[in-house]
Amino acid sequence: MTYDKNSGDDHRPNLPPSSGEQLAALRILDANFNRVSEGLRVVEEYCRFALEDRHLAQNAKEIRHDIGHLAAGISPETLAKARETLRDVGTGVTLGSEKTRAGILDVVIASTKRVEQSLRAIEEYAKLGYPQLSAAAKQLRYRAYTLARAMLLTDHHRQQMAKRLLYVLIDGRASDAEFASLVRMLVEARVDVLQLRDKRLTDRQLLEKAQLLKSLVEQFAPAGAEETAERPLLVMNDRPDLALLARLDGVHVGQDELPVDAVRKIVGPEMLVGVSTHSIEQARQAVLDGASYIGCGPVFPSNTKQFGSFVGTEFLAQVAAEIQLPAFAIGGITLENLPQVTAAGFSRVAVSAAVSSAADPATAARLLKTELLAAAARQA
Ligand SMILES: Cc1ncc(COP(=O)(O)OP(=O)(O)O)c(N)n1
Ligand SMILES: Cc1ncsc1CCOP(=O)(O)O
Ligand SMILES: [Mg+2]
Repeated sequence: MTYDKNSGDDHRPNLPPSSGEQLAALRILDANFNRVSEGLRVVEEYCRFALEDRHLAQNAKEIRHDIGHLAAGISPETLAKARETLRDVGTGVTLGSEKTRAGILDVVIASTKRVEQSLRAIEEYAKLGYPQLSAAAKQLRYRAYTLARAMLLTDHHRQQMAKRLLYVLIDGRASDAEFASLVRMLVEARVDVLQLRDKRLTDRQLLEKAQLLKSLVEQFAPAGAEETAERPLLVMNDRPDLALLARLDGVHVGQDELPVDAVRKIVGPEMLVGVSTHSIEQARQAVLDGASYIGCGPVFPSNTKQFGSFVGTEFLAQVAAEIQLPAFAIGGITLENLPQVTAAGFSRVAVSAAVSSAADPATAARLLKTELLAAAARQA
Protein backbone atom coordinates (compact mmCIF):
# COMPACT_ATOMS: atom_id res chain seq x y z
CA MET A 1 0.00 0.00 0.00
CA THR A 2 1.19 3.53 -0.67
CA TYR A 3 0.46 6.58 1.42
CA ASP A 4 1.08 9.16 -1.35
CA LYS A 5 -1.31 12.01 -1.74
CA ASN A 6 -2.65 10.70 -5.02
CA SER A 7 -3.08 7.14 -3.73
CA GLY A 8 -6.62 7.53 -2.44
CA ASP A 9 -5.54 7.58 1.20
CA ASP A 10 -8.32 9.04 3.36
CA HIS A 11 -8.59 12.02 5.74
CA ARG A 12 -6.17 14.23 3.86
CA PRO A 13 -5.64 17.80 4.99
CA ASN A 14 -6.01 20.42 2.26
CA LEU A 15 -2.34 20.97 1.56
CA PRO A 16 -1.39 21.83 -2.01
CA PRO A 17 0.52 18.83 -3.45
CA SER A 18 3.67 20.77 -4.17
CA SER A 19 3.76 22.91 -1.05
CA GLY A 20 7.13 23.57 0.52
CA GLU A 21 5.74 22.44 3.84
CA GLN A 22 4.89 19.06 2.51
CA LEU A 23 8.22 18.61 0.83
CA ALA A 24 9.90 19.43 4.12
CA ALA A 25 7.68 16.91 5.90
CA LEU A 26 8.59 14.26 3.35
CA ARG A 27 12.29 14.93 3.86
CA ILE A 28 11.82 14.65 7.60
CA LEU A 29 10.02 11.34 7.12
CA ASP A 30 12.77 10.09 4.85
CA ALA A 31 15.54 11.06 7.28
CA ASN A 32 13.71 9.50 10.21
CA PHE A 33 12.97 6.24 8.40
CA ASN A 34 16.72 5.92 7.87
CA ARG A 35 17.53 6.89 11.44
CA VAL A 36 15.07 4.44 12.95
CA SER A 37 16.33 1.58 10.81
CA GLU A 38 19.93 2.33 11.74
CA GLY A 39 19.05 2.57 15.42
CA LEU A 40 17.19 -0.72 15.31
CA ARG A 41 20.14 -2.40 13.68
CA VAL A 42 22.30 -1.31 16.64
CA VAL A 43 19.66 -2.68 19.04
CA GLU A 44 19.42 -5.94 17.10
CA GLU A 45 23.20 -6.46 17.22
CA TYR A 46 23.18 -5.88 20.98
CA CYS A 47 20.41 -8.47 21.48
CA ARG A 48 22.22 -10.92 19.25
CA PHE A 49 25.84 -10.56 20.31
CA ALA A 50 25.78 -9.01 23.80
CA LEU A 51 22.61 -10.49 25.29
CA GLU A 52 22.80 -13.52 22.97
CA ASP A 53 19.02 -13.54 23.05
CA ARG A 54 17.66 -14.91 19.79
CA HIS A 55 14.12 -14.00 20.66
CA LEU A 56 14.84 -10.31 21.32
CA ALA A 57 17.11 -10.11 18.27
CA GLN A 58 14.31 -11.55 16.13
CA ASN A 59 11.88 -9.06 17.62
CA ALA A 60 14.19 -6.13 16.74
CA LYS A 61 14.57 -7.51 13.22
CA GLU A 62 10.80 -7.79 12.78
CA ILE A 63 10.27 -4.19 13.88
CA ARG A 64 13.02 -3.06 11.46
CA HIS A 65 11.36 -4.95 8.61
CA ASP A 66 7.96 -3.50 9.46
CA ILE A 67 9.48 -0.03 9.37
CA GLY A 68 10.87 -0.88 5.93
CA HIS A 69 7.35 -1.77 4.80
CA LEU A 70 6.03 1.47 6.23
CA ALA A 71 8.66 3.51 4.39
CA ALA A 72 7.84 1.64 1.19
CA GLY A 73 4.34 3.11 1.46
CA ILE A 74 5.73 6.42 0.21
CA SER A 75 6.87 6.06 -3.37
CA PRO A 76 10.64 6.33 -3.90
CA GLU A 77 10.08 8.99 -6.59
CA THR A 78 8.25 11.22 -4.16
CA LEU A 79 11.02 10.85 -1.60
CA ALA A 80 13.74 11.37 -4.20
CA LYS A 81 12.04 14.59 -5.35
CA ALA A 82 11.82 15.82 -1.78
CA ARG A 83 15.47 14.96 -1.12
CA GLU A 84 16.67 17.04 -4.07
CA THR A 85 14.49 20.02 -3.34
CA LEU A 86 15.90 21.12 -0.01
CA ARG A 87 19.39 21.20 1.41
CA ASP A 88 19.86 19.25 4.65
CA VAL A 89 21.37 21.77 7.06
CA GLY A 90 21.53 19.10 9.78
CA THR A 91 24.17 16.99 8.00
CA GLY A 92 27.45 16.96 9.84
CA VAL A 93 26.00 18.43 13.02
CA THR A 94 26.96 16.14 15.89
CA LEU A 95 26.95 16.78 19.58
CA GLY A 96 30.12 16.11 21.57
CA SER A 97 28.22 13.56 23.65
CA GLU A 98 27.48 11.51 20.50
CA LYS A 99 31.17 10.89 19.81
CA THR A 100 31.98 8.80 22.87
CA ARG A 101 30.03 6.25 24.88
CA ALA A 102 30.92 4.91 28.31
CA GLY A 103 30.02 1.31 27.54
CA ILE A 104 28.03 -1.04 25.38
CA LEU A 105 24.87 -0.42 27.37
CA ASP A 106 25.27 3.32 26.79
CA VAL A 107 25.50 2.66 23.06
CA VAL A 108 22.32 0.67 23.00
CA ILE A 109 20.41 3.07 25.27
CA ALA A 110 21.33 5.98 22.97
CA SER A 111 20.14 4.00 19.95
CA THR A 112 16.94 3.02 21.70
CA LYS A 113 16.19 6.67 22.41
CA ARG A 114 16.95 7.57 18.81
CA VAL A 115 14.58 4.87 17.57
CA GLU A 116 11.76 6.12 19.78
CA GLN A 117 12.39 9.79 18.87
CA SER A 118 12.52 9.03 15.16
CA LEU A 119 9.29 7.07 15.31
CA ARG A 120 7.70 9.96 17.17
CA ALA A 121 8.92 12.36 14.44
CA ILE A 122 7.45 10.06 11.76
CA GLU A 123 4.20 9.86 13.68
CA GLU A 124 3.92 13.67 13.94
CA TYR A 125 5.05 14.69 10.46
CA ALA A 126 3.06 11.94 8.78
CA LYS A 127 -0.02 13.72 10.07
CA LEU A 128 0.64 16.17 7.19
CA GLY A 129 -0.99 14.05 4.56
CA TYR A 130 -0.30 10.46 5.68
CA PRO A 131 -2.62 9.71 8.61
CA GLN A 132 -2.48 5.94 8.24
CA LEU A 133 1.29 6.04 8.24
CA SER A 134 1.17 8.18 11.37
CA ALA A 135 -1.03 5.62 13.15
CA ALA A 136 1.24 2.75 12.06
CA ALA A 137 4.32 4.65 13.31
CA LYS A 138 2.63 5.06 16.68
CA GLN A 139 2.10 1.28 16.93
CA LEU A 140 5.72 0.67 16.00
CA ARG A 141 6.85 3.18 18.63
CA TYR A 142 5.01 1.14 21.27
CA ARG A 143 6.60 -2.05 19.99
CA ALA A 144 10.04 -0.43 20.05
CA TYR A 145 9.40 0.77 23.59
CA THR A 146 8.36 -2.73 24.70
CA LEU A 147 11.48 -4.18 23.11
CA ALA A 148 13.74 -1.59 24.75
CA ARG A 149 12.21 -2.24 28.16
CA ALA A 150 12.53 -6.02 27.78
CA MET A 151 16.12 -5.64 26.61
CA LEU A 152 17.19 -3.44 29.52
CA LEU A 153 15.30 -5.52 32.07
CA THR A 154 16.79 -8.72 30.67
CA ASP A 155 20.22 -7.29 31.29
CA HIS A 156 19.37 -6.08 34.81
CA HIS A 157 17.64 -9.27 35.89
CA ARG A 158 20.32 -11.43 34.41
CA GLN A 159 22.84 -9.66 36.61
CA GLN A 160 20.62 -9.92 39.67
CA MET A 161 20.01 -13.64 39.15
CA ALA A 162 23.41 -14.44 37.65
CA LYS A 163 24.61 -16.91 40.27
CA ARG A 164 21.25 -18.00 41.58
CA LEU A 165 20.70 -21.61 40.60
CA LEU A 166 18.71 -23.33 43.33
CA TYR A 167 15.20 -22.07 44.01
CA VAL A 168 13.19 -23.76 46.76
CA LEU A 169 9.44 -23.50 47.34
CA ILE A 170 8.44 -23.79 50.99
CA ASP A 171 5.10 -23.89 52.74
CA GLY A 172 4.36 -22.37 56.15
CA ARG A 173 4.90 -25.72 57.95
CA ALA A 174 2.78 -26.81 60.91
CA SER A 175 4.19 -24.16 63.25
CA ASP A 176 6.36 -21.04 63.22
CA ALA A 177 9.07 -22.97 65.06
CA GLU A 178 9.14 -25.66 62.36
CA PHE A 179 9.13 -22.96 59.69
CA ALA A 180 12.05 -21.16 61.37
CA SER A 181 14.03 -24.38 61.59
CA LEU A 182 13.54 -25.12 57.87
CA VAL A 183 14.41 -21.57 56.84
CA ARG A 184 17.58 -21.63 58.95
CA MET A 185 18.72 -24.88 57.30
CA LEU A 186 18.04 -23.55 53.82
CA VAL A 187 19.84 -20.26 54.40
CA GLU A 188 22.84 -22.14 55.74
CA ALA A 189 22.74 -24.54 52.79
CA ARG A 190 23.01 -21.48 50.49
CA VAL A 191 19.68 -21.86 48.73
CA ASP A 192 19.57 -18.97 46.24
CA VAL A 193 15.85 -18.18 46.12
CA LEU A 194 13.10 -19.06 48.59
CA GLN A 195 9.45 -18.88 47.59
CA LEU A 196 6.67 -18.87 50.13
CA ARG A 197 3.89 -20.96 48.57
CA ASP A 198 1.12 -22.14 50.85
CA LYS A 199 -2.38 -22.37 49.41
CA ARG A 200 -3.86 -23.38 52.78
CA LEU A 201 -3.19 -20.13 54.62
CA THR A 202 -5.54 -17.17 54.93
CA ASP A 203 -4.35 -13.79 53.69
CA ARG A 204 -3.54 -12.71 57.22
CA GLN A 205 -1.59 -15.89 57.99
CA LEU A 206 0.27 -15.60 54.71
CA LEU A 207 1.30 -12.02 55.43
CA GLU A 208 2.50 -12.96 58.90
CA LYS A 209 4.43 -15.93 57.51
CA ALA A 210 6.03 -13.73 54.85
CA GLN A 211 7.06 -11.18 57.49
CA LEU A 212 8.47 -13.98 59.62
CA LEU A 213 10.39 -15.32 56.61
CA LYS A 214 11.92 -11.90 56.02
CA SER A 215 13.03 -11.46 59.61
CA LEU A 216 14.38 -15.02 59.84
CA VAL A 217 16.50 -14.60 56.75
CA GLU A 218 17.87 -11.27 58.00
CA GLN A 219 18.72 -13.02 61.26
CA PHE A 220 20.34 -16.14 59.76
CA ALA A 221 22.21 -14.67 56.80
CA PRO A 222 25.73 -13.34 57.31
CA ALA A 223 26.00 -9.56 57.83
CA GLY A 224 26.12 -7.63 54.54
CA ALA A 225 24.91 -10.73 52.73
CA GLU A 226 22.56 -8.87 50.44
CA GLU A 227 25.30 -7.41 48.28
CA THR A 228 27.34 -10.59 48.16
CA ALA A 229 24.41 -12.79 47.17
CA GLU A 230 24.89 -14.80 50.35
CA ARG A 231 21.30 -14.58 51.40
CA PRO A 232 18.43 -16.06 49.44
CA LEU A 233 16.13 -13.78 47.51
CA LEU A 234 12.62 -14.02 48.93
CA VAL A 235 9.62 -14.46 46.66
CA MET A 236 5.91 -14.57 47.43
CA ASN A 237 3.79 -16.94 45.38
CA ASP A 238 0.74 -15.49 43.59
CA ARG A 239 0.33 -12.30 45.65
CA PRO A 240 2.02 -9.02 44.67
CA ASP A 241 0.17 -7.15 47.44
CA LEU A 242 1.59 -9.43 50.14
CA ALA A 243 5.07 -9.36 48.59
CA LEU A 244 5.01 -5.59 48.85
CA LEU A 245 3.58 -5.50 52.37
CA ALA A 246 6.18 -7.97 53.65
CA ARG A 247 8.95 -6.19 51.69
CA LEU A 248 10.08 -9.38 49.98
CA ASP A 249 12.31 -9.30 46.89
CA GLY A 250 9.77 -10.59 44.42
CA VAL A 251 6.53 -12.23 43.49
CA HIS A 252 5.80 -15.24 41.30
CA VAL A 253 2.69 -15.37 39.13
CA GLY A 254 1.20 -18.06 36.92
CA GLN A 255 -0.63 -17.78 33.61
CA ASP A 256 -3.99 -17.39 35.37
CA GLU A 257 -2.89 -14.73 37.82
CA LEU A 258 -2.23 -11.02 37.23
CA PRO A 259 -0.18 -10.18 34.14
CA VAL A 260 3.27 -8.62 34.63
CA ASP A 261 2.19 -5.04 33.83
CA ALA A 262 -0.59 -5.21 36.42
CA VAL A 263 1.79 -6.76 38.96
CA ARG A 264 4.28 -3.95 38.29
CA LYS A 265 1.59 -1.36 39.02
CA ILE A 266 1.41 -2.85 42.50
CA VAL A 267 5.05 -3.66 43.23
CA GLY A 268 6.88 -1.04 41.13
CA PRO A 269 9.76 -1.45 38.68
CA GLU A 270 12.44 -2.88 40.97
CA MET A 271 10.84 -5.97 42.45
CA LEU A 272 11.47 -9.33 40.82
CA VAL A 273 8.46 -10.69 38.96
CA GLY A 274 8.63 -14.37 38.05
CA VAL A 275 6.23 -15.92 35.56
CA SER A 276 5.27 -19.59 35.05
CA THR A 277 5.53 -20.72 31.43
CA HIS A 278 4.38 -23.95 29.80
CA SER A 279 5.27 -23.33 26.16
CA ILE A 280 7.86 -21.47 24.13
CA GLU A 281 5.22 -18.89 23.14
CA GLN A 282 4.49 -18.13 26.79
CA ALA A 283 8.22 -17.91 27.51
CA ARG A 284 8.70 -15.42 24.64
CA GLN A 285 5.75 -13.38 25.85
CA ALA A 286 7.11 -13.31 29.41
CA VAL A 287 10.38 -11.87 28.08
CA LEU A 288 8.52 -9.08 26.26
CA ASP A 289 6.26 -8.48 29.24
CA GLY A 290 9.30 -7.69 31.36
CA ALA A 291 9.36 -10.77 33.61
CA SER A 292 12.49 -11.01 35.76
CA TYR A 293 12.76 -14.76 35.37
CA ILE A 294 10.58 -17.62 34.21
CA GLY A 295 9.59 -20.96 35.67
CA CYS A 296 9.39 -23.70 33.02
CA GLY A 297 7.29 -26.71 33.74
CA PRO A 298 5.89 -28.96 34.95
CA VAL A 299 8.76 -31.09 33.66
CA PHE A 300 7.97 -34.30 35.57
CA PRO A 301 5.03 -35.55 37.68
CA SER A 302 5.03 -33.77 41.02
CA ASN A 303 4.00 -34.78 44.53
CA THR A 304 3.31 -31.14 45.37
CA LYS A 305 0.76 -30.35 42.65
CA GLN A 306 -1.31 -32.52 40.31
CA PHE A 307 -0.98 -32.00 36.54
CA GLY A 308 -2.64 -33.56 33.51
CA SER A 309 0.29 -33.00 31.15
CA PHE A 310 3.98 -32.26 31.26
CA VAL A 311 6.25 -30.09 29.15
CA GLY A 312 9.13 -32.56 29.29
CA THR A 313 12.73 -31.68 28.64
CA GLU A 314 12.05 -30.69 24.98
CA PHE A 315 10.55 -27.44 26.15
CA LEU A 316 13.58 -26.84 28.37
CA ALA A 317 15.89 -27.35 25.41
CA GLN A 318 13.86 -24.84 23.36
CA VAL A 319 14.08 -22.26 26.12
CA ALA A 320 17.79 -22.87 26.67
CA ALA A 321 18.45 -22.35 22.96
CA GLU A 322 16.45 -19.19 22.57
CA ILE A 323 15.91 -17.28 25.78
CA GLN A 324 18.47 -15.57 27.98
CA LEU A 325 16.19 -14.50 30.80
CA PRO A 326 17.00 -16.64 33.87
CA ALA A 327 14.83 -19.75 33.59
CA PHE A 328 14.13 -22.31 36.32
CA ALA A 329 12.93 -25.80 35.45
CA ILE A 330 10.19 -26.89 37.83
CA GLY A 331 8.03 -29.91 38.53
CA GLY A 332 9.05 -33.20 40.10
CA ILE A 333 12.78 -32.45 39.90
CA THR A 334 15.00 -34.61 42.08
CA LEU A 335 18.70 -35.33 42.38
CA GLU A 336 18.05 -38.50 40.34
CA ASN A 337 16.38 -36.88 37.33
CA LEU A 338 18.45 -33.67 37.47
CA PRO A 339 20.89 -34.93 34.79
CA GLN A 340 17.99 -34.91 32.26
CA VAL A 341 17.33 -31.26 33.12
CA THR A 342 20.97 -30.18 32.88
CA ALA A 343 21.39 -32.15 29.64
CA ALA A 344 18.63 -29.95 28.18
CA GLY A 345 20.82 -26.90 28.87
CA PHE A 346 19.36 -25.79 32.23
CA SER A 347 21.44 -25.09 35.32
CA ARG A 348 18.60 -23.55 37.33
CA VAL A 349 15.85 -25.52 39.05
CA ALA A 350 12.95 -24.76 41.37
CA VAL A 351 11.99 -27.59 43.69
CA SER A 352 9.61 -28.17 46.51
CA ALA A 353 9.42 -31.79 47.68
CA ALA A 354 13.01 -32.68 46.79
CA VAL A 355 14.16 -30.29 49.52
CA SER A 356 11.20 -29.31 51.70
CA SER A 357 10.00 -32.91 52.19
CA ALA A 358 13.45 -34.46 52.44
CA ALA A 359 14.45 -36.11 55.71
CA ASP A 360 17.45 -33.79 55.73
CA PRO A 361 16.54 -30.62 53.73
CA ALA A 362 19.96 -29.01 54.21
CA THR A 363 21.82 -31.97 52.73
CA ALA A 364 19.28 -32.32 49.92
CA ALA A 365 19.75 -28.63 49.05
CA ARG A 366 23.54 -28.84 49.21
CA LEU A 367 23.65 -31.88 46.92
CA LEU A 368 21.39 -30.22 44.36
CA LYS A 369 23.39 -27.00 44.49
CA THR A 370 26.66 -28.84 43.92
CA GLU A 371 25.24 -30.50 40.81
CA LEU A 372 23.82 -27.21 39.53
CA LEU A 373 27.13 -25.41 40.00
CA ALA A 374 28.86 -28.17 38.06
CA ALA A 375 26.26 -27.95 35.28
CA ALA A 376 26.60 -24.15 35.12
CA ALA A 377 30.38 -24.48 34.83
CA ARG A 378 30.02 -27.03 32.01
CA GLN A 379 27.49 -24.87 30.17
CA ALA A 380 29.48 -21.61 30.51
C1 LIG B 1 9.48 -20.78 40.17
C2 LIG B 1 8.06 -21.18 39.98
N1 LIG B 1 7.68 -21.64 38.78
C3 LIG B 1 6.40 -22.02 38.58
C4 LIG B 1 5.48 -21.92 39.60
C5 LIG B 1 4.05 -22.29 39.38
O1 LIG B 1 3.22 -21.17 39.44
P1 LIG B 1 1.65 -21.32 39.04
O2 LIG B 1 1.60 -21.87 37.69
O3 LIG B 1 1.00 -20.03 39.29
O4 LIG B 1 1.13 -22.39 40.07
P2 LIG B 1 1.02 -22.23 41.66
O5 LIG B 1 2.37 -22.29 42.24
O6 LIG B 1 0.38 -20.92 41.97
O7 LIG B 1 0.18 -23.39 42.07
C6 LIG B 1 5.92 -21.45 40.83
N2 LIG B 1 5.09 -21.32 41.87
N3 LIG B 1 7.21 -21.07 41.01
C1 LIG C 1 3.87 -25.31 41.91
C2 LIG C 1 4.36 -26.06 40.77
N1 LIG C 1 4.17 -25.62 39.51
C3 LIG C 1 4.70 -26.39 38.61
S1 LIG C 1 5.42 -27.72 39.30
C4 LIG C 1 5.02 -27.23 40.85
C5 LIG C 1 5.37 -27.97 42.06
C6 LIG C 1 6.83 -28.07 42.31
O1 LIG C 1 7.05 -28.91 43.39
P1 LIG C 1 7.88 -30.25 43.27
O2 LIG C 1 9.31 -29.87 43.11
O3 LIG C 1 7.63 -30.93 44.58
O4 LIG C 1 7.33 -31.04 42.12
MG1 LIG D 1 0.25 -19.21 40.94
